[in-house]
Amino acid sequence: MATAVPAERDAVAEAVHGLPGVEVIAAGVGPARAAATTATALAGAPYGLVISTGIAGGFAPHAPVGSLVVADEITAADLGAETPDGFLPVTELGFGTVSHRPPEALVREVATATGARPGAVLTVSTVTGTAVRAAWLRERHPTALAEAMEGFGVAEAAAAHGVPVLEIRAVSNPVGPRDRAAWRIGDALAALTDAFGKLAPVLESWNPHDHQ
Ligand SMILES: O=C(O)c1cccc(C(=O)CC[C@H]2O[C@@H](n3cnc4c(=O)[nH]cnc43)[C@H](O)[C@@H]2O)c1
Repeated sequence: MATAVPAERDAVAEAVHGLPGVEVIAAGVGPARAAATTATALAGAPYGLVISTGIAGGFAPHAPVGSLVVADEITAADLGAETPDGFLPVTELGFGTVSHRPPEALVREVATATGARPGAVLTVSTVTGTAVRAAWLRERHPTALAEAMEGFGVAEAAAAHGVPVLEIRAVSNPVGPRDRAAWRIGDALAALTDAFGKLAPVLESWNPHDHQ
């Protein structure tokens, strides 16, 4: 499992400590650092699943503060080009990819075990700070529940190593006008610990070969 910062890593590790074959790393903030750290970890050991996790901004009213989301789609929302006619994703410029899809059955199992809402989780390099930007993102991605800064990077690293990926987020703040003092980080970290406690049986029974 790859979080951004040590506080998130510790919240997850508290719940999964001692599970065989499970490692939790603080892979760094932002998609590039998270991708590099995850790729390095995957090069050193034969993992069957990678989970990008941590806190996130939630799109109101779909993902309120304190709620959990599980990505059915991990999408790089700002990877592209701004043009006079609007934003173009890199795929429309003829390059790469902007989205990864976690295994459907596993997304359902996580949602059932934890109560997490399934939906798109956006990866951004700049935290949204205005209502206009939040509305623009939801318009472009109508199923988006949350935004964070690492999922797509972790998913790219996992894909490069042929390993399935999940993204599970606890909502610490609404996506929108910046109000850092209002972020409920403690509550979100507690929700993460609770969720991963409930996930232990799902992770123990996960066999990537059943889902090819
Ligand atoms: O200050 C702390 O104690 C603390 C503890 C845990 C995490 C943090 C972070 O600042 C984590 C940064 C991380 O959080 C994600 N995030 C959270 N809200 C948003 C958002 O509205 N938009 C985008 N990303 C968000 C993101 O993945 C960051 O890497 C601090």
